[in-house]
Amino acid sequence: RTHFYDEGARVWVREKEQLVPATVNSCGDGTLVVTTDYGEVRIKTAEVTREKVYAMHQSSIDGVEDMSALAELHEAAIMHNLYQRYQKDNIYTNIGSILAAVNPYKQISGLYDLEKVHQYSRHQFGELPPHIFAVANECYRCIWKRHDSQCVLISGESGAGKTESTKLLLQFLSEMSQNSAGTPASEKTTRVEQAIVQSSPIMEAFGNAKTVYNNNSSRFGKFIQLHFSECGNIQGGCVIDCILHSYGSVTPHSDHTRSSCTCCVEHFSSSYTQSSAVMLCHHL
Ligand SMILES: Nc1ncnc2c1ncn2[C@@H]1O[C@H](COP(=O)(O)OP(=O)(O)OP(=O)(O)O)[C@@H](O)[C@H]1O
Repeated sequence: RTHFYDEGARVWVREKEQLVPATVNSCGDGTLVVTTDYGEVRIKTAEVTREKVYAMHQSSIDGVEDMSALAELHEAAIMHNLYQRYQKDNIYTNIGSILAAVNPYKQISGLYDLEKVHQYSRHQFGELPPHIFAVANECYRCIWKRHDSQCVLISGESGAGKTESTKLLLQFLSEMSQNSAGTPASEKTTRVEQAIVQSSPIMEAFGNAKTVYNNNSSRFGKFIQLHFSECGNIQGGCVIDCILHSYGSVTPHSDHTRSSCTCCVEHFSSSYTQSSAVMLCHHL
């Protein structure tokens, strides 16, 4: 059966078993011409079946903050939504209560400043655009809402931004702790919070290495446990590293040593170290 589309309509085109987002250039005279987001293809009208070309749903055209609201749930729609948002510097997208983050590999102005911390601390999850601070805030509030410890699991491939996300979580929690009712005015910046936030570069100095994927790649997974008092301030914590690799020394002058070592580490680390967890423990 033949389908007709208006000029400018957004459609999905199936190419080699993959769906590709495209825009209709013209439709008529026996030919449908579409420009895919990656180039141009021509399709004869006779071949235009629902299998090969179909209209894009409005939710995919506009993009959505929460992917559970996408009407089209296939891999191409998910990737397209993430990509559209990423192009507008919206690197965070919700999938229900899960947060997907796309590494921007650049500083996005104002995204993590103190004002943002305060803004997200005053709103419930879902009220503001998706953000790592929204997850951190929900987690912090849930210690008391659910009367139980909370855990954030951060997972992704090498260079995805797990370490940076962990540091942002700690930054938010540290700020919340300092502003909690339980912190005396004389101790607004306690040594516990400082120690936790500042421990990251020290850990990285010992445990990180340059790899093909990431100039500052963690060679171990981290389990960070934070203990909160009833009043909401951090009273202590610990960082447990898992699977620290040691494959001999790497010298900056030996390219061969570096690449073989990197290969070896990547091979062994891929299945073990690609996650970190932050656990927020309900009072001591
Ligand atoms: N939210 C962000 N904003 C800006 N840059 C970021 C962000 N997240 C990550 N990056 C950049 O990407 C680099 C890699 O991120 P990160 O070290 O967190 O990855 P990773 O997932 O921990 O990788 P690995 O598993 O190899 O340790 C960082 O050094 C930083 O330059």
